[in-house]
Amino acid sequence: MRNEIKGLNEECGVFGVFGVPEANRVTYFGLHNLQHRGQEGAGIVTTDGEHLYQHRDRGLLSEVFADPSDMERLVGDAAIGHVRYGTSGHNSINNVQPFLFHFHDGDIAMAHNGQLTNAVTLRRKLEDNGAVFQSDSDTEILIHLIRQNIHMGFMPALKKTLNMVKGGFAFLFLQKDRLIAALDPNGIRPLCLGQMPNGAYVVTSESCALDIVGAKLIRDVQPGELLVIDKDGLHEDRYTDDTKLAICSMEYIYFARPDSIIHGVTVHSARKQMGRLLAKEQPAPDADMVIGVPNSSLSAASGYAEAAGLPYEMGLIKNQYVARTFIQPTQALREQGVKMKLSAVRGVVAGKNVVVVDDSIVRGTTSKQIVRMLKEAGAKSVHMRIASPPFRFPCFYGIDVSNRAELMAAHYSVPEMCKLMEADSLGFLSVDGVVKAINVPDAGDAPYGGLTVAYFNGDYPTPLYDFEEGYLKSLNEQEKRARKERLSK
Ligand SMILES: O=P(O)(O)OC[C@H]1O[C@H](OP(=O)(O)OP(=O)(O)O)[C@H](O)[C@@H]1O
Ligand SMILES: NC(=O)CC[C@H](N)C(=O)O
Ligand SMILES: [Mg+2]
Repeated sequence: MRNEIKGLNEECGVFGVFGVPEANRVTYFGLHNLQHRGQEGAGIVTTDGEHLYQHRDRGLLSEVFADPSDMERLVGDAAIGHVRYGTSGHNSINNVQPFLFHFHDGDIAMAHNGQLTNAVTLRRKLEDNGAVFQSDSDTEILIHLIRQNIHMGFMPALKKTLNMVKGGFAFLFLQKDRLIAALDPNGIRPLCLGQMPNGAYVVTSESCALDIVGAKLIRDVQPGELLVIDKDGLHEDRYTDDTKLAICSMEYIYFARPDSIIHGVTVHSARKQMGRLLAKEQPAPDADMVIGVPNSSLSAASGYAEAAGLPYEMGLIKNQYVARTFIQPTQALREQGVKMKLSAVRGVVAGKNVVVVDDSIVRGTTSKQIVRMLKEAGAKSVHMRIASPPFRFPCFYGIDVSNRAELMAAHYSVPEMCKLMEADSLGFLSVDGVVKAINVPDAGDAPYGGLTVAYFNGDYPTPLYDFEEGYLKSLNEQEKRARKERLSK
């Protein structure tokens, strides 16, 4: 497991299509619109109905497929693809997906977005029974469990396996004659189904990947669902009925692209509404203008400005040539990283009282630098407003924030954070505000309006299995008591 948080990093993106000529290129375009979800590695596996063909490597999609011959080898009319930001396992080619496995009774490829919370225990057992793993990522466990139960037949073995693994997962599998998709029982990670004009089905992490390939959004894959797509079309099945929607609220807050629609909610509109509610909950009475922090907070900032009746200005600009994951090993380099990314627009902010709206604070590096930058550019006062609650607890479901040590809000109160970042004031949106702003229509009676908000209040929608012990150790006495009380309910 990683022990350093590199700011708020992405997770992974998956894309699968069945029944379209040049499925390799369609998948490439889909992954192109999912690149924001992972930049460590990328890959595609295709099938021509007989064999499976794979190309994967570390780096951005365009780097991985820089040589056209690597793309040309991927023949066939069905494919799955993956962009990776690892949560477990190293950044090595062995962990880059899709994985491809060869068996006497047929090859299989798989791609995963999410993280399994009982992977360590399962892997230990499998290894003790003779399994030899090729990677050190949690994802590979699936295939070993399927093979252990293959005497039941593939689909029963897959269903059994999906009931054994815990945590957050959106899986795609490709065999020579079908594409399979499965989502965890809480639907923590997003996954949607679309259809291309020729009738080919697409399953992918975000609907923005459907738009780029001209596919129409049909619906979201539901918690516990198992979809099989083959030459006869779409077969809808389930591997469990024990489900309750708890989609990751950080998808709406930060990860997903603003043009994606998740469970009927356009991400931009949810963010804008978070900004509006933030303006009501945390006004900044003496402010002259609102500015956003490109890219992810611009929607929320425009909502804040609208609700507060303040002008929305461009006080910060972003150098678009800096990758989202500007990973540096030391704090000094990380701060330099923010400077390479963002610059203040002096002519806009000089002599003004400024409200800065960002979507989240993880380590606090960005906020600290922004306050300093704006003050150096002559801002009279800087009021930080964050369109989500303080990020106090780790994520074990696929966001690379599984260690509490560097979460600023885990160690400091809001007034202390304000002082540390030398802001004139600091205010966060409440959990209730997040739930109201997103307002997932198909949440039913699921807690928190069908969202996972554990990062803010420690209320995880599932047991934490292998992570429980370490997590408990990271809590203070009061938090430990609250955790124990929750678990005993
Ligand atoms: O508190 P920190 O550890 O600095 O992390 C939080 C910052 O990171 C994210 O933006 P990111 O820099 O990833 O860029 P983006 O908004 O352009 O995606 C997020 O939107 C915050 O601005
Ligand atoms: N961020 C993710 O969804 C990662 C998928 C998988 N857990 C990996 O580490 O590769
Ligand atoms: Mg940001």
